[in-house]
Amino acid sequence: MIKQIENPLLEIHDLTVSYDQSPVLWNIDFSLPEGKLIGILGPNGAGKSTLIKAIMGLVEPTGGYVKIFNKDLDQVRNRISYVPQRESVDWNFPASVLDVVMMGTYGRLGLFKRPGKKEKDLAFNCLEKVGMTAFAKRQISELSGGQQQRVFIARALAQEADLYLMDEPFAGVDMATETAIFQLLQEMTKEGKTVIVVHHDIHSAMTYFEWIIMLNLHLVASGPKSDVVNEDLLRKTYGGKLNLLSKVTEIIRQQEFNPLKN
Ligand SMILES: Nc1ncnc2c1ncn2[C@@H]1O[C@H](COP(=O)(O)OP(=O)(O)OP(=O)(O)O)[C@@H](O)[C@H]1O
Repeated sequence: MIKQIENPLLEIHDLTVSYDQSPVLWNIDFSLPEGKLIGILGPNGAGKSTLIKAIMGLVEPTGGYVKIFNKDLDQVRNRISYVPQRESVDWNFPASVLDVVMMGTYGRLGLFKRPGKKEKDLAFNCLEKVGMTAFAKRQISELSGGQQQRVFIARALAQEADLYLMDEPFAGVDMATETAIFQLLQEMTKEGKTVIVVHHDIHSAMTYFEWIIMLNLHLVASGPKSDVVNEDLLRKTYGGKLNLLSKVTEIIRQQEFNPLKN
């Protein structure tokens, strides 16, 4: 099930990405609407991070193209914010928490302008949103994994982008913080921002995402949650991982009776 969109925010056409000449994403074709909280789901090695990297221009496709806001990436890079996977970041880089979040504001400052009070206030505001104000002066190397992740989310927020791409932003983040940040992301989408999140926990995925992309090297589905979350498509995405499927079936059943569902 692949729902195409008129005037999409993001359009991916026939995208193939290979590492060492072996394709890991095959002929991916989908478009996404603006202002939604969108989840990318799939098993380990499904190509989720590769898809995000291809959108960000960090890996070169062997075929196909990506258009964002109907433009090439280079024309809209300053409207996009990217939170990479935790492991790909050098957390020993000597910088305070506040410095890291301030870096998020640099893109809008221009080449020769130094960050001032406005940028500092914005950085503190973003730290507050992720509950990390008290750690502003700490070195990032001295934080726990979950705290570092929260700082990185604050840095992304400080970019004040229109499109956010987050690769497993909740890895190592506790449940209460995950809930608070998901609610924050929901609020951002109400302001017209689009947030795309690679996510592993199927339960919170069902709760928070409005739109779901299911990936397993090929695109299995892309559409509103209510259209794509069914046992058949989940089986195609995750294969015969029956424990997971029975858990998901249970979640779907609960959602059918959940008056709060989207
Ligand atoms: N730089 C690389 N060089 C070679 N192969 C790679 C590289 N990066 C990823 N791969 C391979 O590409 C495939 C897709 O990897 P990717 O990281 O995109 O998957 P993923 O869905 O994000 O996985 P996970 O859920 O485990 O993070 C995997 O088989 C992986 O081993």
